[in-house]
Amino acid sequence: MPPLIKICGLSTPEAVDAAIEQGAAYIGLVHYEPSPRHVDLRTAAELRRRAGAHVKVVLLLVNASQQLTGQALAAVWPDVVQFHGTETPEWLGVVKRLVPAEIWKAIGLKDAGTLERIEKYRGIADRILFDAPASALPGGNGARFDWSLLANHRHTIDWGIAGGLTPDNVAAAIAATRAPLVDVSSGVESAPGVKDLDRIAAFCAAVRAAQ
Ligand SMILES: O=C(O)c1ccccc1NCC(=O)[C@H](O)[C@H](O)COP(=O)(O)O
Repeated sequence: MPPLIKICGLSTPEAVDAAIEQGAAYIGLVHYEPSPRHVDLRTAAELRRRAGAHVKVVLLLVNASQQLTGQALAAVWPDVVQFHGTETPEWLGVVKRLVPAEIWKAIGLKDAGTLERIEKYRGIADRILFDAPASALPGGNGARFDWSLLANHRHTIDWGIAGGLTPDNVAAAIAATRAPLVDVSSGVESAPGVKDLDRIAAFCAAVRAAQ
């Protein structure tokens, strides 16, 4: 079975529709003001309504305060909350107990030590999203990590990969990691924050064709 697809950083109804038409399982809405993909809560709620039950909606937060987290969850009612900062397992546990959403934790994968450190999220995070280490932004930088780090790793938590994936390299990333989920943002854009509908289609086709 091909990996599940998450298209992240959507900000328009057209991009939401394209992701659904092309078979994405998840769409990501980034609520983080420094990002070129930031959507305010009103827009996020509108996009969430448009997505309906056709696709699962992932709300991305980065070290958000308790107050902002509450406001964002109440406005968007996401299927998944993706924490993309330095949030602790304890904080994820608090949110998990309060909202009927999956909890994902993004981790910048630097070296084998990172793989040991993520164990603290076991039993709390429903999925670990391995991404390139933070640089200009905590995520969405279009940078890859070393896929070979995952080649022989025995995963104890559901997982997926992100970071610098494109229609041209996603098949190689799947072959190298056997990831059950692939996530893309910059690789399906024509400019930062501007999704390219043809590239969304090409990415999804490449995932479906991957061995
Ligand atoms: O996309 C952003 O702008 C962003 C900003 C801050 C935190 C997370 C962000 N994106 C999270 C994602 O899940 C991206 O899809 C992931 O980092 C991969 O991005 P890319 O390398 O651009 O494909």
